Amino acid sequence: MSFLWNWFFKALNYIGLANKDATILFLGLDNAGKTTLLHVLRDNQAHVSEPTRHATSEDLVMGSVKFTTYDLGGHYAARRIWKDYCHQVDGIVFLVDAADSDRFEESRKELTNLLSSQDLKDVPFLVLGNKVDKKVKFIFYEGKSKLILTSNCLFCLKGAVGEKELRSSLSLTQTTGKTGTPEKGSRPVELFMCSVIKRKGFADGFKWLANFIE
Ligand SMILES: Nc1nc2c(ncn2[C@@H]2O[C@H](COP(=O)(O)OP(=O)(O)OP(=O)(O)O)[C@@H](O)[C@H]2O)c(=O)[nH]1
Ligand SMILES: [Mg+2]
Repeated sequence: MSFLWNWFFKALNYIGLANKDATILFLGLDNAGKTTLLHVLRDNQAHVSEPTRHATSEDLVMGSVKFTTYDLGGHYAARRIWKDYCHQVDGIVFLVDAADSDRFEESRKELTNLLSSQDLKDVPFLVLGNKVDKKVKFIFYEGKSKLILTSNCLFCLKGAVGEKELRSSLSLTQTTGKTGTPEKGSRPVELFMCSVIKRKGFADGFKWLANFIE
């Protein structure tokens, strides 16, 4: 147990949230990687987990550190309760599966709704374009049982899009900037690309978010 606390404390320091008292919501469509991210932050393990059916809260306190997270399911029915959790939160982490372009429009709509919510009008939004480790894969077939790489593409497994494309698909063209401070009166919003499974990219996002949490 103490190992977990130590790891978590180090992780909090690393992501810049140590000595802060923060309530953070993890939102995004189903399959975006919210629960995986929480597990990686909590115990550095990317457990395989079932889709989240009920809201789960991890309330972790150590010394002066209080870090409360709510992992809300992302499937369609679960999204209806997101608004019940939007009072008095300090930050939103909104995950998007950057390799699932068929669902960018659905993500954009949900994100736009949240950004226009009155309860969240001053709340910073960290948008994470997750799964950048997924590369485009072409699978080809020749003969009866041979799968080879030729120019006759049979399947094309989609890979993650780049930051520019994701920004435009999510209508996130006017954001705060990764180092800058937001203009007075405007709420901080920024997109960071990451791979939760490969532990890449999200720490920079959390450090950015921590700048806007008292
Ligand atoms: N390739 C890749 N897969 C990932 C990554 N992060 C999460 N996944 C996978 O994405 C799938 C969904 O992850 P979850 O964390 O359960 O997604 P969720 O957002 O909690 O989904 P709901 O609970 O249904 O809302 C799992 O199979 C994860 O292993 C990543 O960085 N790269
Ligand atoms: Mg989940």
